[in-house]
Amino acid sequence: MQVTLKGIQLAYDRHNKIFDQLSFHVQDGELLALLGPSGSGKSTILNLIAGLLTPNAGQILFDETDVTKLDARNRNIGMVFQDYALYPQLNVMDNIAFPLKMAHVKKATRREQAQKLAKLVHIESLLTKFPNELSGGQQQRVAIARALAKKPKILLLDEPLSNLDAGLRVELRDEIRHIQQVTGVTTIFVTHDQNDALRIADKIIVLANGVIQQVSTGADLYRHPRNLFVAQFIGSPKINTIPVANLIPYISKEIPASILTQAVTAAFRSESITNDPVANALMTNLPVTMTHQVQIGRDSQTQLQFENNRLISTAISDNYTQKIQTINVAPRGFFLFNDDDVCIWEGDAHD
Ligand SMILES: Nc1ncnc2c1ncn2[C@@H]1O[C@H](COP(=O)(O)OP(=O)(O)OP(=O)(O)O)[C@@H](O)[C@H]1O
Repeated sequence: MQVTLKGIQLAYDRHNKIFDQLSFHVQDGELLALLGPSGSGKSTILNLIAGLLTPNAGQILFDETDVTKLDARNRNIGMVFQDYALYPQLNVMDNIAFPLKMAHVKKATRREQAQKLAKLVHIESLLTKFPNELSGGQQQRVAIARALAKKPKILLLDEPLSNLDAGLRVELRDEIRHIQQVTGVTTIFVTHDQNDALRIADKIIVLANGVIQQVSTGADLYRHPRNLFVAQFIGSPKINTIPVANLIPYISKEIPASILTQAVTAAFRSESITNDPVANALMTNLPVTMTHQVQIGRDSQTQLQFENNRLISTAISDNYTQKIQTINVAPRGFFLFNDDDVCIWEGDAHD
């Protein structure tokens, strides 16, 4: 099922407008990630789609049907929250089958359905256990199976991995993608963690202060951020930023004067900084001092000081013994932003 939000306005009270003209579209069978910092409005969007909140203006459509005023119970949506919210007095089988019981489905059919779903989320051996006998990851699998029990047309996941440790998080994240592909259910996944979004989403909406910053694939957000917020929010380590004025003497590539006069902030990815010669370099011989180098798994991160700015490079070899004195910057992964923080030039196009 397709989901469309058109010109949504929402204020919790007169002084607290959360959205003004929020619009986006989710395709049938798509996994969309809503990615943004705390307070950006992600959960509020899920509540609007679920029918737990009604917008002050605008429309919500499921396919072509306007559901803006439709009761939450009639929207056929499955929801999974961060805190699992399982019924403690019911075992796994009964937790999964609960929505079917509420819908007066016969016991034998409920059990059969619950078993199928338990198998899908790999908890078929736990059907007689109670929630307090399960790990966090297992509880979240039960919650996902329960959300799928009524064959929802839309699945809403609100930070479903937040309470899990790193290993379980990765495992369940991939599992969610697998389940979503097997069932084909249109899914909206709320997260503040870019790794979750980049790893499993077909499309990502980056949100800040109730405003959509950019909608695209993870790769496109990384390579072509529309503004400084997206450039800084996507990518790890965080992109390096420096006032353009500090860099002007070192720019060796032709950037039109009309761009340079508007450019306020330069940003460049850690992998575009190296002490090796760079063919077609954007900047050469920036004087730096190397302050620190750490090995993080396969990668080494080198911290450099350029004037008053700290830079991180991941393209300097880890067995570097001498002090690095100058660095070069490749055009790929280099961006210029104007005083509205809009990207006005990117090195990729001039690589
Ligand atoms: N019931 C409410 N009454 C008033 N303001 C609210 C209410 N719920 C949320 N807000 C405000 O709406 C904004 C968006 O909140 P929301 O919970 O949607 O953000 P979020 O991106 O999901 O954040 P988090 O990741 O912390 O859950 C915040 O400024 C928040 O303070």
